[in-house]
Amino acid sequence: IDLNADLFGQILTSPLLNASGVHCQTKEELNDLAHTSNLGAMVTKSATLQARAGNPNPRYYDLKNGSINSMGLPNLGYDFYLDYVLQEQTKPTILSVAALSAADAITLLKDLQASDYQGPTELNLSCPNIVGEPQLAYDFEATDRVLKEVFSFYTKPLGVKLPPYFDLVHFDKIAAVLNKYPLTHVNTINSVGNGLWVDIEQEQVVTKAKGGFGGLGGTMVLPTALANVRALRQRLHDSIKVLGTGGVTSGEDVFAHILCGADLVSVGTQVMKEGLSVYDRLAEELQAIMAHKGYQSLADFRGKLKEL
Ligand SMILES: CC(C)(C)CCc1c(C(=O)O)[nH]c(=O)[nH]c1=O
Repeated sequence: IDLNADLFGQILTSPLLNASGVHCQTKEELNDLAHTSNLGAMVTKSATLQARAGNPNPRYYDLKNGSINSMGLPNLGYDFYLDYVLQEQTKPTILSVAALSAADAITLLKDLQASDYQGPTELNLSCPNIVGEPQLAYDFEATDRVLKEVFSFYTKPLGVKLPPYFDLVHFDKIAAVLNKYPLTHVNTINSVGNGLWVDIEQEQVVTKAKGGFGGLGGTMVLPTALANVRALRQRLHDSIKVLGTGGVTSGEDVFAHILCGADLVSVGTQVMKEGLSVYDRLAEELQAIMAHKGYQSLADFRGKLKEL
């Protein structure tokens, strides 16, 4: 049995990645990922043009059934991560980039186009749009405009990180936009936006920024993640790979993501709960499931979810 997967031409011995944002901000964290067995590839924390301290603590809170965060895009800045992927990377790495405006995204990607980096990049579309408008990925016309401008000059491998959608027409609309562009992949889902947790004993929220509103992750978002992986796989051109993110805590969850069509699967909240050894456990559990079912490779069952 093999867990081999393909990352844009690079053969990985495991389909598992870290979810951007988790254990991937500092050089130490990135080096930890490089040395983590059964982590097939790694993703950097979304980088912005300038380094950012992010929101005040508490900005991440562990819940029984997942997590809530309002990190505020803390990162060491685009130059640091570009240097890392050019000079330091030892394991296949996806450079994640973000911007607090469409203009900044264009500036950053123009610099990246001019750089020596030829590897995969992922544009985080959960970025805020113009004030008073929904986040970029929830504004289909704005997303189309940004991607049209990006692909007027960007010729290197580029994918996008998407927030979850909750309406079948929204799946149709975002897929119609994405299918117009030569994307390497979509990574779905980002955290479920603007959840809220209440500490009953203290009668207060648990994270500081945004009045306690924050992105949800972990097992509670698994059904939403599976739906988005499945819906986008059904709608996107085969040339666009689907990276499944969201709600993975077990080998069964990895199996479910792949059954829904995921080429690779990322793990975020469960790394925060269990540590990087989670990748060995997930790989072992996935192999056991495949052995029990008689599957030799991920391709034997990828995308083969049956309907009733
Ligand atoms: C939410 C943004 C701050 C606009 C982007 C960074 C980000 C964050 C974050 O840095 O707060 N948290 C997430 O769960 N997903 C994200 O994409």
